[in-house]
Amino acid sequence: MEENLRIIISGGGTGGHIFPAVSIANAIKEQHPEAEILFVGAEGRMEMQRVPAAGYPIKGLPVAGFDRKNLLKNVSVLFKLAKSQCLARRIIKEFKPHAAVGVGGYASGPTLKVAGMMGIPTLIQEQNSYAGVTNKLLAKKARKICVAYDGMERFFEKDKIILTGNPVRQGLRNPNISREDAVRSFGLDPSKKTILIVGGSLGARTINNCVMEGLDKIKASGVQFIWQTGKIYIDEARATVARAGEFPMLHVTDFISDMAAAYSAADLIISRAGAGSISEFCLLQKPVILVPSPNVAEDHQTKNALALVNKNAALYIKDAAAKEALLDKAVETVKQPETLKNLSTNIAKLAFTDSANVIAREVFKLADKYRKENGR
Ligand SMILES: CC(=O)N[C@H]1[C@@H](OP(=O)(O)OP(=O)(O)OC[C@H]2O[C@@H](n3ccc(=O)[nH]c3=O)[C@H](O)[C@@H]2O)O[C@H](CO)[C@@H](O)[C@@H]1O
Repeated sequence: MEENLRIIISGGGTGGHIFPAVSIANAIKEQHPEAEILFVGAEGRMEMQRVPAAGYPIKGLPVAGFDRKNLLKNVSVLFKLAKSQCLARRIIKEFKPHAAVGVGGYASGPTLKVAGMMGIPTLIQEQNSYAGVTNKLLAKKARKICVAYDGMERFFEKDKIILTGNPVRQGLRNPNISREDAVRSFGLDPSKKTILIVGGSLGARTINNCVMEGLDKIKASGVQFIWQTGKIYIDEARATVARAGEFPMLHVTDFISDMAAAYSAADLIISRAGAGSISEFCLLQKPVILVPSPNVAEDHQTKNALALVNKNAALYIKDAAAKEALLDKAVETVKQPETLKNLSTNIAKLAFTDSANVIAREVFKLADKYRKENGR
């Protein structure tokens, strides 16, 4: 008798890797309810909470990233990597997956490497317009590489690439909340224009500084704001706002769990240019000002942003110029319905509507072939 489908999904570190992974898992479960899915993440990283919260089991590896500044530290990183590979091998031997999916981030390196060495078919998903180091290394053994941007054959073998877009969480796609209710759920006034400020899953120092230094402007703008600071900046943000007086037009939070409500509430978004966020803006047709992080590998957020800006699908302010320009530009733009409409129309053209399902089908094809070839 054929065994239940078993799939390993590995990766994480930030929401940008975790949420696509969960969407792929959900799509696999929708298509094959009997499937067993096991996540493999990095100990101490965000996935160790977020994945169980999404209803899936996860095992942690002691893996860490290479330190480009302090080379000595990398001795322990290498040790952890070797240990992670041993652990990954044990996990794979016990779970006996029919396929392994890597979404980038620390844990996917050892997990997919070992899976590949053990003959398990692997699929990787690259969210960005510039391939990450881990995915470039894993690409050689991967059978399929799902990407979100054109031109990825400069990193990967053309025959393996499938242009799927980035999976977006199922709940975000069909938000069942009206703009009015959404605005109210943040304690704000539905009759006012609302700007959502997000700094990716971890928050963004530059954007937060713009808000903290621009509190007078915010008060005078006639506009209201939902401001996600990121966990490590929340205390400073709250204290700064408290010192500056009453701010009924500002909702401050470290992390937004209900992004569907935040998107419904927003007339305009200020955001970093993480690939996952961008895919959501496209799908939900949201006008956005992108402020790419300068602190990411190969400046990939600028490349993500320019892919939209070149099609008049988003506005763009460099991190270094944000202090001077960001708040003024946002307040000016949110009061221009024509500009908002054009941005919304243009960004909608870049959306992939069925990404998670397409990827899930590819995973199934690989797993099914393996199952048949190996008689289980
Ligand atoms: C600093 C860093 O390394 N950033 C990378 C990380 O970004 P980061 O983790 O910020 O990821 P993305 O912008 O891709 O996605 C953020 C995700 O978090 C969600 N969200 C965000 C804020 C919040 O309060 N609540 C919430 O649920 C968003 O809806 C989205 O689904 O992975 C991305 C995808 O590989 C990369 O493009 C980014 O460059």
